[in-house]
Amino acid sequence: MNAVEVRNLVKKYPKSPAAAVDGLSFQVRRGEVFGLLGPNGAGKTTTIGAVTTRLAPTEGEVEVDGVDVRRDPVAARARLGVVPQRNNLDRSLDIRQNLLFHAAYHGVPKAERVRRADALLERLGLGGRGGDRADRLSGGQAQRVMIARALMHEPSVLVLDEPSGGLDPQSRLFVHERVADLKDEGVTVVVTTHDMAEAAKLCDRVGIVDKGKLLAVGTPDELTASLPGSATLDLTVDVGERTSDDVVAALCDVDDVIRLEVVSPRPPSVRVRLYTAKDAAAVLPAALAACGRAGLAMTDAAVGRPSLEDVFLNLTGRELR
Ligand SMILES: Nc1ncnc2c1ncn2[C@@H]1O[C@H](COP(=O)(O)OP(=O)(O)OP(=O)(O)O)[C@@H](O)[C@H]1O
Repeated sequence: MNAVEVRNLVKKYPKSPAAAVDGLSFQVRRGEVFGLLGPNGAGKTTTIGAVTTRLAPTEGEVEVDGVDVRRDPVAARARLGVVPQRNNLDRSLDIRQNLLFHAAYHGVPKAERVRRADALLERLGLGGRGGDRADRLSGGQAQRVMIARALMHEPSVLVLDEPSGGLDPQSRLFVHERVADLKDEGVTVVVTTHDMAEAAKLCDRVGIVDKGKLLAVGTPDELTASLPGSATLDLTVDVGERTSDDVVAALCDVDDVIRLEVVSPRPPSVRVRLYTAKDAAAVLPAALAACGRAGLAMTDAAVGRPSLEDVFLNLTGRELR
């Protein structure tokens, strides 16, 4: 049995012509970290809302641990820990009370609630902070309290919506490490993100979402391997009064270039990415010569490997950010 099963999910908001989620299906396997990756407005939060019972889908089914979330939302919520995008801690309570109230709601016995709260506060770097008021926390601290709160009833599936949005690098790393720990303990984790580096680092498998549809799903390696070309060469070309079309015309016939994408078309500095069948650095001299023949000045070159960003660009023709 999968940890999460989403089938043909559709969500239409009242007064919105387009569906926010438009026939999405995916499975999250038990014990994996699964990421929904997509730009702002792709439908990730809406999908998470349907999985966590916050939103009623227009069509489709969601199961968590085999429990149909619409038929039995209480049983589904018992299996789910949810860390929302925005701080929804009870600001009239202190940190520890936020944790204890959540556990009481889920029927955790009193002595056990206290034990778990102490352990989780410690684990999330909040030992000794339990008495602090919840309305005086930084974004990173609030995020950690919400993770602790979500774990108080020991859910089998933890759902994090944009877990590191707006966090500084150190807080982000801390969240990533805790997610990795939870996975090691067998907790299934579902995250949404628009950060492809975060998705590649955190997730065993990634579903790429755009305009309410799932475009591709697989491990980060599978997704990048699906692209034609195994290496990339990013070139910045100064085009002056000319356009990106001139750069494309100059470079499209260079030997061993499988594909060419314009990453940034805005003159005077145009950025293009060449996907090459062999060592990308070996293609650089020919690319340099081709630019020279066309009277275009290359100002920067970087060799890389295709990333999830490239997968998104290939699927949608747009950059993720
Ligand atoms: N309550 C609502 N009423 C009407 N439209 C909504 C509502 N919530 C979201 N939408 C719309 O649904 C679409 C999907 O939004 P959603 O928040 O699910 O995307 P997202 O991928 O999570 O983006 P973000 O990363 O910005 O949160 C967007 O076009 C958004 O404007």
